[in-house]
Amino acid sequence: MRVGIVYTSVTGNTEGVAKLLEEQFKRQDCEVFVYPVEEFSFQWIHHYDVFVIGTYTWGKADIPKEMHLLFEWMKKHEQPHLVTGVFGTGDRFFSHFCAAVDKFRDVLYQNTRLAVTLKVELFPQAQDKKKCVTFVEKCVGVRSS
Ligand SMILES: Cc1cc2nc3c(=O)[nH]c(=O)nc-3n(C[C@H](O)[C@H](O)[C@H](O)COP(=O)(O)O)c2cc1C
Repeated sequence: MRVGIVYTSVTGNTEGVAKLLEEQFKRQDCEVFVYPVEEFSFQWIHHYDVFVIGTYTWGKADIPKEMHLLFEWMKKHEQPHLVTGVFGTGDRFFSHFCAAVDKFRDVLYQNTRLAVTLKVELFPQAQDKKKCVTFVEKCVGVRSS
């Protein structure tokens, strides 16, 4: 199974989750390709069996600007057979925790086969590792069903 993970991260929290997910997908014998969003080309999306997006939340519950093009692309293109997942990090200090994850979730739910979402507070801790295991199991399970 080929998995693409595309993420953005300024201070390393979201990247930390991306690395945990990469590790778990590899344990499930998946071939994993991980890209910061700036290094990713949308044409590659159809290369993957599972496509995963990772984002922090910015401003007033916003998607970071470097993710806008990907967001618009996912909004415009219906891919009912593409299994997707979305994860993100945020801070509960803000009124809408991980709002960017919710925004991607709504689009992926509408246009793809959304398998799972995950929200992590700041840098992933031990309990988040377990959630990453579940995230990967759900992606692989939906793709195999
Ligand atoms: C100006 C600013 C606005 C933020 N707004 C939110 C927000 O609305 N909701 C939230 O959950 N986190 C918010 N955060 C917290 C970041 O999303 C959080 O620190 C995240 O883990 C950063 O990810 P990164 O380390 O991958 O860059 C905000 C942080 C800053 C500095």
